[in-house]
Amino acid sequence: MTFLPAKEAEIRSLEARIRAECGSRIGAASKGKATPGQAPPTGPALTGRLFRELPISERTLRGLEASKFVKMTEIQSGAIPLALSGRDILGEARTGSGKTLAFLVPVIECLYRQNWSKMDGLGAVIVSPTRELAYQIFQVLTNVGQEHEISAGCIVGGRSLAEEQHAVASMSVLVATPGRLLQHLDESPGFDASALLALVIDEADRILDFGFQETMHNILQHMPTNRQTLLFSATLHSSVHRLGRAALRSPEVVSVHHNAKSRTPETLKQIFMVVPLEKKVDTLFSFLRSHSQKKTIVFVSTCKQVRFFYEAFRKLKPGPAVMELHGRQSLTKRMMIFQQFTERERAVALFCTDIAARGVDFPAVDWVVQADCPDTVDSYIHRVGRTARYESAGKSALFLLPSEKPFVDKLLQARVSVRAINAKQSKLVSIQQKLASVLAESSDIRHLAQRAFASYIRSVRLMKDKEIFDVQALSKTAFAESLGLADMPEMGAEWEAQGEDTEHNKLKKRKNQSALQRLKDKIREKKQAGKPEPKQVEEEEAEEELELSQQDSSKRKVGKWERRQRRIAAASKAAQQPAKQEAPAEEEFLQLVEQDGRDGPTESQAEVLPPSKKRIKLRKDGSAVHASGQHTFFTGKHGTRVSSELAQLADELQERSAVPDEGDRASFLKRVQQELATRDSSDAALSRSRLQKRHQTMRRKERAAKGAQEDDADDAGSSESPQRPQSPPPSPVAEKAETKPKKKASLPVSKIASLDDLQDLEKKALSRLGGLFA
Ligand SMILES: Nc1ncnc2c1ncn2[C@@H]1O[C@H](COP(=O)(O)OP(=O)(O)OP(=O)(O)O)[C@@H](O)[C@H]1O
Repeated sequence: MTFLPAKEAEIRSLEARIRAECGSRIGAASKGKATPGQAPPTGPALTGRLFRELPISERTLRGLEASKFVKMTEIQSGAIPLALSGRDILGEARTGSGKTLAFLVPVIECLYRQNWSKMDGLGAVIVSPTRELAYQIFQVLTNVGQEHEISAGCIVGGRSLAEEQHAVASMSVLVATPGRLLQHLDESPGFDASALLALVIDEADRILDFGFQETMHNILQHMPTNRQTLLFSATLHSSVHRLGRAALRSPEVVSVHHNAKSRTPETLKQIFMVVPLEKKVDTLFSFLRSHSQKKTIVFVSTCKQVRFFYEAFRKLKPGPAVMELHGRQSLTKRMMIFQQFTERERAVALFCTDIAARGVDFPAVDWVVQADCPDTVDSYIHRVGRTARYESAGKSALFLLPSEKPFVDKLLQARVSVRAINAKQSKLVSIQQKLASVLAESSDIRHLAQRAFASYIRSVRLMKDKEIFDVQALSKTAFAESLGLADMPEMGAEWEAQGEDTEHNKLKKRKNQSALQRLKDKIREKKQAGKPEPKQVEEEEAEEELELSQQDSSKRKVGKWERRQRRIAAASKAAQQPAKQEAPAEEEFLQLVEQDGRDGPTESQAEVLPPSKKRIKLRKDGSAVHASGQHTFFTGKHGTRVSSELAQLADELQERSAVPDEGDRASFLKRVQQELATRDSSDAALSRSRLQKRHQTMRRKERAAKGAQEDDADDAGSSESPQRPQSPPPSPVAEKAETKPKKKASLPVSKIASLDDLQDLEKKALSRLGGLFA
């Protein structure tokens, strides 16, 4: 009798269980096209509710338990057993329902059962629409897979391609954004996906919304056709189905909330307020002040609005603690804010664009406020999905302009129920005068206000749904004043679109365009030497630089406008604003409108705000919002809450830059070096790629042989003889050679020779924040 090492024995027993409990493998079982609601095959693993009941390895179980994942959510218990058996999955479930584990567990298990090592090349790819989400998936992967010997990395745009190129060649699992992944597939020597076992497309609807359709189709061209593909989405609209048709083979459709009464979680309380544009800033500030102890996310339409609200609100005292997150920030900054907001338990408002709308898992968010109407119902659903995640409660507030009220009908038609609420007039704080004085004192913030104004108007003009978004209905002058501006800013492009272009505007536009072009060229030069960046990133960076350079130059100008603003500021101070008022309590701010959601308050109601006797008890409606113990993100191995590695590094980097001490810096960088241990010398990469090729050829042969064997077995319909070793699991790939030695990653730590080395190292460490940890 042959002695099987424990791992081999475990793998064989898992394979047997999968075969017996989860149905047969892809191709043999579901030849017909799966349809929503189709009953999946039954078996013990398919009916269990606990992770422990699944045919998965002890290592994965320990990783799950260390992260406090014991009971499966619906999408997990629906999708994991089918995915374990090698089937393609088209998964649809509400936001916050646990889709991440629904694909990570099968991916980890698939690699484990194949005894995959970095010598086998790229085994699995997870595509995510945004950097934040990619980073977060990577974090969950490293937590749940902590006991496995899998090398995993996270590649997203905005970092040096060359540095990533060394590392990606040795990764077994990559979490990536679509553009960056394709760039590597096209340009990185030694990086190919020809041996890939599994492809995951997460947040497919968002990937398509971002215009990555073409990119995804190109990515698919690089992948072998016999891979397993898992596609997950919160909504399965027609373009997701189209992508599904291109990417999936006879998929099982797992749609757990397809027939649910509501498309949003039952634990989410949703309200809307009709707020005229000129009252929006006041209402938002009053709302945040009265909810200052809550953890809130505020969505607005554009980066420039985020910048303005963040800079202006943090000057207004007493006001809420604020943070900002938008696409114009550098990757490192975005990651840091992402971490900091995640770690804050309460009393903070994060202003952001839709960058944070999908997939991102911030723990214990109390309120999601949509200060600007989202472009579609799907966007609305994704935004509110940042609260009430998993089993926790949450609340959301949507501000609608009177002209945007038809959006409520669209929500109701899409099975999203919202209730009309008014802000209590007496609790509304007017901050217009205070803003005017802030703007008078800071030309930077004044410029931000002007840009926020222009970008908002532009965003409304660009919205597709003209039934909801009507740029002509916007009271522009009053809106400008509400931002603290004395005059309505000039808007070359906007007036041009409306036939109101002036010579002056045209000149200014040409000047700005050439400045933008100059900056783009400058950035392009900086990034030469074989480090092409996606065009979009270049342009964003150029625009950001332009914005900053314009802010700088604005500091020098103190003209008529500014003098006028200062006069207004002086007057406003004299007028004794209610700056020292106590913040009203949360429940005192909101009033239920005594109509059903469909009617909502009229414009005049919203402005006059009639006293309503029935005060909504929002505070009592929701149960505890703090989802303590439910988030893997900051849970240490023994269940203690710890700061993430990234956050610690980022904090230290910040501290170091504030107090530059070379000694400290050296030891810090050395530690970073050890923690992020690099193993990407070019010699090693070369030999690795040679080895990989050899492994891949071997695997191809084995796969062909195994396919023939399995087909024979299937044809004969025979069960395995108990004496013989059991045949490999139903899987799209072949079993590894039994004698294959286990390879461990070695982590050479090179010496730090000089300060130059340190700086180089620091650069590397920064570039690796958010990924590439082996
Ligand atoms: N089985 C589980 N037990 C406990 N908590 C879980 C479980 N599965 C997921 N969670 C938690 O639920 C939250 C939401 O999970 P996840 O981010 O995977 O949802 P999602 O469906 O991908 O959401 P979105 O569509 O917004 O991306 C996370 O905080 C996660 O840690």
